[in-house]
Formats: sequence, structure tokens, C-alpha cells
Amino acid sequence: MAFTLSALELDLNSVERLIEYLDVPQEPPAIIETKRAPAYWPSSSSNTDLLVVENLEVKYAPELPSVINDVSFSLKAGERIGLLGRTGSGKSTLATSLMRFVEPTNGRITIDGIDISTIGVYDLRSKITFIPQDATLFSGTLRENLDPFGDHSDGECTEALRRVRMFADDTPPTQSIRPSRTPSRASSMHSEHFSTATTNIDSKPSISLDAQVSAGGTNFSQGQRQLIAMARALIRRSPIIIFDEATSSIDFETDSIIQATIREEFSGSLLLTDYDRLIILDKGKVEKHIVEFDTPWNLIQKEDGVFRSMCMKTGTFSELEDAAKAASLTQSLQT
Ligand SMILES: Nc1ncnc2c1ncn2[C@@H]1O[C@H](COP(=O)(O)OP(=O)(O)OP(=O)(O)O)[C@@H](O)[C@H]1O
Repeated sequence: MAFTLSALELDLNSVERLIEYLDVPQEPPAIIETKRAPAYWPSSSSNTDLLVVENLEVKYAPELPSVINDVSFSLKAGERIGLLGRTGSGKSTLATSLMRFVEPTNGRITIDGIDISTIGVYDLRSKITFIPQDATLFSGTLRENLDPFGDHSDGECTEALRRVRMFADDTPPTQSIRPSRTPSRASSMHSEHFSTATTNIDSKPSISLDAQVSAGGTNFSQGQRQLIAMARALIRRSPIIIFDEATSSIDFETDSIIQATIREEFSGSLLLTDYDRLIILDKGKVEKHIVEFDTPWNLIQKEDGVFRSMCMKTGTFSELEDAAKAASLTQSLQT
């Protein structure tokens, strides 16, 4: 009898768990057959706004206060937009709502004329690249990570790796790619990850993309994983890239490579990172969450501005001021 009762209890537990699972919010459909996004969408060549955010409000639960509150802005193709704000101000929430990992409670996000809530998440997420601070890779080869559906040639994959400087400039592109077992600094990345053996057939090197990547990509450093994710974005020619910059944990050299790649390689894409204009989110201080949206030079001059006060707190205000001024001069010379 005791046996029967505990078996029944187990069964009831299973039913209870099943009911709990049924309560879990469902992932939105990957594809909505009647509302497919066109293959050419989103087009980074159009002169109209590429990304329009209107009166966006995001809450993590109905009973919780809104994390993003009545935010509106529009961005054009090719712009580089920095998203700044104190910790907890809603930067990640705003970035992830563009990918619909969190759904708005109010408002609308339109990309190249399509309200993103009306299409399947596959159509959306396959066109936008989100590179988080802790970019993860999956277990398989480096090639599979770069081009999971095998849509591109080896040459394209290799070229993308070269463009994100996974090969040292002076290293002939020959190599069998051999990830290190422990995270390494960028300076050693070139030598450790890419051996320099040439083929016997001719002296022209060929590149092997068959390096094994362990689950999560843990045999690459955090910075290298971001670079590989950037190579993937280059291969896909993503028109919109959201790049969550790691601040402290990446060594100086890898960081310089990442910055150079951002500057030089993504000129045609709308890039939410290193900036021409800044969106500054501030939660506690004001009701509206976008408090400032302007160039760094204009923002740093605002006496009571959030950006100015953030720069002051770094202890390197005059250097930042000089950098913002220099950037503004360069920009005005270019236009
Ligand atoms: N999954 C979640 N459930 C409930 N609240 C959340 C969730 N994720 C974030 N929040 C809350 O939303 C607010 C904004 O968080 P968010 O991570 O967007 O800020 P952030 O500006 O990116 O911060 P950081 O610079 O520290 O990464 C915070 O108060 C946070 O506690």
C-alpha cells in the first residue's frame, strides 16, 4: 500500500510539473508563414530610418515597475550609436527587446518598415546580430560556428577571420587552426591558435577551418569569442549589429583589435556600440528613460548632463573631453 501511495504521489508530482510547464510563457513562433520578411529586408541602403522605436515600455512582470519607459528614437543605416547608462538603467533590456527576447508592454519597434512584433522570431533574429559581452560558441568546428547552415564558402569564412584579425597581419594565411586550452591574451592568440605550417603542394598556404570548439567556446578567451562572433556577423553581412562591449575583463590588445574591427569593418551596418551619437539611459533621475541623445562633444559640454557627470566620475575627465572634441572635429571635417 505504501508503495502504491508513493507511486501515486510521484505521478501527481509529474502532472503538477507538466501544468507548471504549460504556464511558462511560450516562445513566439519562429516563422509566421503569412508574414514572412522579404529576403532583402532590412535594407541598409534606404535613406529612411532603419530602426524606429516608439513609446517603448518594457516590464519584466505586470506587477513590477517599467524598466524602459516611453522611449522613442530613430536611427539610420550606417550610424554608430553608443548606448550608455549607469548599471541597471536598462541598456541590456533595450538591446534584447530589439531581438524580442523580452516583449514590450507598450509601444512599437519598426525595422525598415516592418513592426517586428508581426513577424516570426527566426526572420527577425537571423537578420540582426547581437554580440553579447560573453559571446558563446557551440561545440563543433570553427567553420560550423562561423557559418552554421553552410551557406558560405571556405574563402568567405577565412576572409572574415582575417578581417577580425584572428590572423596576425604578417602571418601567412596557411594555418591549421588550433585553439588553445586556456584563455590567452591577444598577443599570443596569433601564435598559439594558428600554426604556420605551409602545405606540401605549393608554398601558398591554405587555411583550415576545422579547429574544434568546445561547448560554449571555453577554449577561446572572451575577447576571441567576441571576435569570432564579429566574423560571423561579417559573413552574414548583418545590417544591424548590437554589440555589448565588455569593459573590464578583456585585455588591452584584444580590446584594440575589437575597436579597430568595429571602426573599419562595419561601415555599412547600423551598429549599436562605439558611437557617432549617444543614447544615454537614466532610470532613477527622470521619468523619460532616454535622457540625452546627441554627439559626445555636445553631451560632455552640458553642465548638468548625465554623460558629463559619468565622465567626471571616471577621474579622466579632461582626456575624455579632449577625445570627444577630437572626434567632433574629425566628424565635421568628414562631412
Ligand atoms: N529578467 C529580469 N527580471 C526582472 N527584472 C529584470 C530582469 N532583467 C533585468 N531586470 C531589471 O531591469 C532593470 C534594468 O536592467 P538591465 O540589465 O537592462 O540594465 P543595464 O543598464 O543593462 O545594466 P548593466 O549595465 O548592469 O548591465 C534592473 O533594475 C534589473 O534589475
